[in-house]
Amino acid sequence: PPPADWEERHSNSRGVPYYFNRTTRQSVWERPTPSTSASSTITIGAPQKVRASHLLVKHAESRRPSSWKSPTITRSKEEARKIITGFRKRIVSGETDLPTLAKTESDCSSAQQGGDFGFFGPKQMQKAFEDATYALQVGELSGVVDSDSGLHLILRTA
Ligand SMILES: N=C(N)NCCC[C@H](NC(=O)[C@@H]1CCC/C1=C\[C@H](COP(=O)(O)O)NC(=O)[C@@H](N)Cc1ccccc1)C(N)=O
Repeated sequence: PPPADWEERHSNSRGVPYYFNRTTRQSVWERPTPSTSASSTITIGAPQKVRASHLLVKHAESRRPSSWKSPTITRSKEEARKIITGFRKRIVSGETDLPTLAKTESDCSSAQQGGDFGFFGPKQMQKAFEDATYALQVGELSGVVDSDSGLHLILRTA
């Protein structure tokens, strides 16, 4: 069997096995040996980096209850949930879209770019945010995602 934390997977496109490392999220064609290290392997087209836009509604329990919109954010988490659920309904109904709403409503400094904060890879964002984004298809809008920063709506864009 391949060394620890490597798992054998099957590449449908090529009809051959490949190997995925759960820790580094590297994918390689050749069967890894104990000497296989992250630097010595080339990564096949696994989605290492993703891009997303988000709308953040902070609340009193946020790790930093302050934003460009308001120096001190005092709304309760439940109040924030009502607000962000309302935003999600308006996006899903087609009345508006996430980038437009994020510009005026997001408590994140990425608001001025319509919530876009570019590409990111594993281990860069808070776990809840990373897992939610990686679970989305490109173009898909998340449900309400709860992180230490507050409540998010995430739109995966690449
Ligand atoms: N471009 C990056 N890689 N920046 C570092 C990400 C750090 C990362 N951030 C998060 O996981 C959450 C989820 C999305 C936004 C975010 C937090 C906060 C808001 O929450 P607060 O920290 O007040 O609690 N916004 C940011 O970080 C901003 N730089 C996002 C951004 C803004 C403008 C341009 C580009 C990116 C973390 N490990 O904490």
